[in-house]
Amino acid sequence: MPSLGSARYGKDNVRVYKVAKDGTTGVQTVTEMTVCCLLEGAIETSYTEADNSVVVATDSIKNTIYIKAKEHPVNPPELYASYLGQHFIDRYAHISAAHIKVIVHRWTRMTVDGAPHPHSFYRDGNETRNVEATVTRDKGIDLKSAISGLTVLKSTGSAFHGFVRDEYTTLAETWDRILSTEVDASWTWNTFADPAAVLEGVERFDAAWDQARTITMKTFAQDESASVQNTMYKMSEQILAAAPETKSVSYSLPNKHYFEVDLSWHKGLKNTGKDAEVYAPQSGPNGLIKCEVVRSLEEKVEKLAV
Ligand SMILES: O=c1[nH]c(=O)c2[nH]c(=O)[nH]c2[nH]1
Repeated sequence: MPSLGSARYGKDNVRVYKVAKDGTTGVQTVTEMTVCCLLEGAIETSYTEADNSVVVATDSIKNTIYIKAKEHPVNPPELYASYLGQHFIDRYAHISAAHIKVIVHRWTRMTVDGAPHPHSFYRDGNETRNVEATVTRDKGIDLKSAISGLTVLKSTGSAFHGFVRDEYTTLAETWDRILSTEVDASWTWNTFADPAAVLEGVERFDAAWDQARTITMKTFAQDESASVQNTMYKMSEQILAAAPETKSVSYSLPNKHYFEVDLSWHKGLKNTGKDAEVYAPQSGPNGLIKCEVVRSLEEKVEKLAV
């Protein structure tokens, strides 16, 4: 006999914009986010018996996303996500967990005539700052913070050799290649008891995001990369050291390949090896390299047990 294995529901793709206006200086600051909020709890009968009495309508969830954005700061997103998730646990006795995802889109202040403009912004890239909060009645607040969609490229300073060579291998070893990826980096925090614990020392979240971004770019630029695997491990180690309240750091990096183009058929043009200048960027297939680096052996054991 079938039974409901798991269930969650809510509203996704709720787009929210909030402006902060400084009445004395006239400077305005804007935040734009896309929010997803899914609820879990004693909602089984809504699926199995058409019992809507346990359903907080997804339309009400959408309304709540706006109301909590009005009532609370939306920065940092970790704090807003915590307040939003905690609301559903506090307000509805039958809801046991709220899963919040906040994607923050970039609006960077314009510089006009050499000065920061008080109310004009531009989108400087598709990179987003993401937060996932799982707010649970018994366990508190688990937060994961992330950088997503940060596209980077280095034109040298990357090698890849010594890999398995067998009857399936065609790739040549290289000591100098282009390395490009779209960074997806995330870090998980030690569990917080409640939103008050998230609020206490709230600077930790912006600081960690800043450090993770700086470490990612500095290491990408400066590392004489032996492989994507090794470079991402070096990044992860440094983020764990810089943000002591984090438990683990993960990277997911597509290897965006740039292929040499042999042009020797045209008047003997030299465009390979040390003479390579014109390349063909590939849209796919691409390598995809992932890792999670944990702070302690205990955590690794816990993960293996799950
Ligand atoms: O950094 C790399 N790691 C790999 O695992 C791999 N595989 C491959 O074909 N190219 C690369 N590059």
